[in-house]
Parts: sequence; C-alpha cells; structure tokens
Amino acid sequence: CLPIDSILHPGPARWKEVFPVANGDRQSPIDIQTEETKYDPALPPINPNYDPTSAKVILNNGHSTSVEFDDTENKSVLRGGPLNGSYRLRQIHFHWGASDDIGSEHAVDGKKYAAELHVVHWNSDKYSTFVEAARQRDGLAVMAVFLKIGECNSQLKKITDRLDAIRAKGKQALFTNFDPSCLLPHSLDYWTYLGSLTVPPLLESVIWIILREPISVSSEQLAKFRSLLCTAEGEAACCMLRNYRPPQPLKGREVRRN
Ligand SMILES: COCCCN1C=C(N)c2cc(S(N)(=O)=O)sc2S1(=O)=O
Ligand SMILES: [Zn+2]
Repeated sequence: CLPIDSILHPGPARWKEVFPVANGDRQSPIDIQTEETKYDPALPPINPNYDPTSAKVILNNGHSTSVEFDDTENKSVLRGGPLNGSYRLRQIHFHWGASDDIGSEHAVDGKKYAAELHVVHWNSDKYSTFVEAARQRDGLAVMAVFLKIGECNSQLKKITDRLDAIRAKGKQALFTNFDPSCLLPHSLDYWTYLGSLTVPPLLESVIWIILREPISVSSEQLAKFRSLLCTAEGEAACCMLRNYRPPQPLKGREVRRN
C-alpha cells in the first residue's frame, strides 16, 4: 500500500482541526492505570441479552469492519452495570494495528493489546433514535473487549471468514443468525468510565464498559483484518493497516471497577 493514505486521510492528530471536541474533557480511549481505579461495590453485573436474528449485514465502511444490527425494536439490549435502563444493540466493530504488538485503543497500565472489539448500544429508554442518543451525555454505551494474540478464535472465525467478501470500502454482505455474546470472555468483570466516540465526530456521549478479561485472536485472523481495503473498487488499493486512536488525557475522570 502507498503511504498516500496517511497523507490523504488525516489521522487522529488532525481531527481537532475539524472536530474541536477532540480536545474535550471526556475523550476516549484512555490508558487505564489499574492502581487508580476505584472498586465500587454498588456496581451490578452487566447483562447482555442479544437475539441472533437481530444481525443483518457485515460491512466495510472504509475505516473498520462492522456487523450492523436491526435496532428498530428492543430485541437485543444491554442492561445492568453502570447503565440506567436498556441500551439497544446497534453494531459491533473492531480496531487493530499494523503489527500484533499494538492495535487496541484502550491500554492497561501502558500495555496495548493486538486489537479491540466494540459493541455499540444506544439508550432507547430515553431517546427515540440512535442519532439523537449519540448527542446526549448518557446516550451511548460501548462494551470493549481486548483481543490477545493466541489460539485461533473459532467464534471470531464467523467474522474473519467473511472478510474476503467485503474487501473494498462500501461492500457489505448478509450476516445474520449471530449473537455477539459468543465473542465475550468467560468473566464479565469490567472497568467503566465516561468518554466519547473514538472516531469523528468524537461525541462525548459514551458510557464505556471495558471487560478486564481478553479473548484470543490468532495472528492469521488478525492479518485478515489488515487485508481489508480503505479504498473502493476501482481505486488504487490501500490496505486498512491500522484504525486505532491513541489514548487521550484522563482530565480528572474516575475509572470504576466492579
Ligand atoms: C453520530 O454517529 C456517527 C456514526 C458513529 N458510528 C460509527 C462508528 N464508526 C463508531 C465508532 C464507535 S467507537 N470506536 O467509539 O466505539 S461508536 C460508532 S457508531 O456510533 O456506530
Ligand atoms: Zn470503536
């Protein structure tokens, strides 16, 4: 791939020129300093309840690959943890880097994982659409799962085996009968803090729920993510080598754990 993609598509360093909120007080991701996190006995378990028929399509949007879910009714929701009420499942997507030693967006005591899964939900109790919720302080809830290099992940294979069908930007394929709970680790213990989208428009509307236990991904599976293209068919091919935003200043925020 040509280095042109780093010139044409300004990376995170230049987002503040277009989205001043990039320098806001609750930006994501962050580097979680585990010694500074606060145990909160009042934090209940998180309770994902997903209907596999909600899954609709898998797509390449040019900067990640996502599975989009039908969010026209409360069929797949996340409750509990730091959340008040039900947050409706919208989509899942991934972040990764150009090599296996980096790729996650959040870090733990300065350590980055090979990749990170985000499960995106919106507050359908209080707001009527995702776009409205995305503008509210309590509008979105994103559950993050770290991916650690190791064994091939047979559940993740349902996604990595379909990436060939959506190599170019804008391509999508049918993808149903999929419950994203199959990608969650055994333990649902988590850290939680108030943050933002990690992609433009960087809206400060996300309640982050970061699972402490990683899931595995093999080096070969990760390579398949990097072979996705950030260019459309007919354009000079550019591989989607990395799509993570670096950690942002904590600015006094508290990170709680259950
Ligand atoms: C008004 O919304 C604009 C579109 C935002 N969406 C697209 C993403 N790439 C995206 C990334 C998200 S992340 N990395 O912060 O979880 S959440 C999310 S999303 O909410 O599904
Ligand atoms: Zn994300």
